[in-house]
Amino acid sequence: MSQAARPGSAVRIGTLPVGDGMPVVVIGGDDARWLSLRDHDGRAQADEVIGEARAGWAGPLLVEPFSAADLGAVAEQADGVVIGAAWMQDFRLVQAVARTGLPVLVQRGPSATQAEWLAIADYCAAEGNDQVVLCESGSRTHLGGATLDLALMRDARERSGRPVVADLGDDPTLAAAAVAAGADGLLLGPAVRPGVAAAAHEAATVVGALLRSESPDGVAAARAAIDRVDAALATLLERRAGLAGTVQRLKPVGGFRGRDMDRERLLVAAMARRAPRLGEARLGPVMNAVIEAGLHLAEEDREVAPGPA
Ligand SMILES: C=C(O[C@@H]1C=C(C(=O)O)C=C[C@H]1O)C(=O)O
Repeated sequence: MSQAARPGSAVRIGTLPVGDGMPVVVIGGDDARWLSLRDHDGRAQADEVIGEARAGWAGPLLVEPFSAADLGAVAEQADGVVIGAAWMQDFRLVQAVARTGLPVLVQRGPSATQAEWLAIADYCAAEGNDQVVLCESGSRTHLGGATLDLALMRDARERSGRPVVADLGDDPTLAAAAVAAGADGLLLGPAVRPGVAAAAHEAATVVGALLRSESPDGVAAARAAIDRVDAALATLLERRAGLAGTVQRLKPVGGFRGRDMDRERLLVAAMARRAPRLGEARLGPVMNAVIEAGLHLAEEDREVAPGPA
């Protein structure tokens, strides 16, 4: 039986809340960093490697140990532990990790079932550590590499009540899909190019703003949520202006001279059905400004590059 985490509780990795409707986090990007001691084949001194990472990053830091021997250094300097896909079935290590009391991120092994994956989380809970984040890391398939299973991730989130993150590795292509499927966070490789982290962050911001309603609990959090909505709005406004410009070029009479007030009233009415609290009376002036900005831009573009008369 899967023991659900207390509903309404986010897991805190250092200062970073994950889950429970909090903003989507990017681990391996701006929000948190992680490193794997497995990359050193057990030859590196855990305290030195973690210390080096700490020297360059004061924010939330997760570490994947090479063995239980590393956990002292991890507990001293890190904010969370990664149980890597390859370690999932090492129950002694899982037990020792849980006993550090640090939040644990459990990657799903490439052939592990959902039940096996959730059992690791319950195993941690049985050791008194309920701070577990589930990480979907993909299955081995005919494609060779690991293929993310976003349906499995979504289902695991629902069944367990625990936060889930999608492991994108070095490829941000599925970031938007993962956020749309309900991911509370995205995990990137420990040392991705800045462009990868930026793309994941962008998807988390824009798709998150479109699909997730937030309930911030203070001015700073509410302003951060507004900033995300504005990022999505700006993206859409820029796209809208481009489309409106296309119509100006295609209509027999474009620009301000060809303005169609009936069409404008209809689109405001349609928007008011999606935004009933704002309603037509408040949306009207907003959309008038948006439409006029688009028409000004189209006229400016025409002056720069006049089309056929
Ligand atoms: C884009 C058009 O041209 C103008 C701009 C509009 C807009 O930005 O939505 C709507 C009606 C027109 O006044 C159009 O006719 O559809």
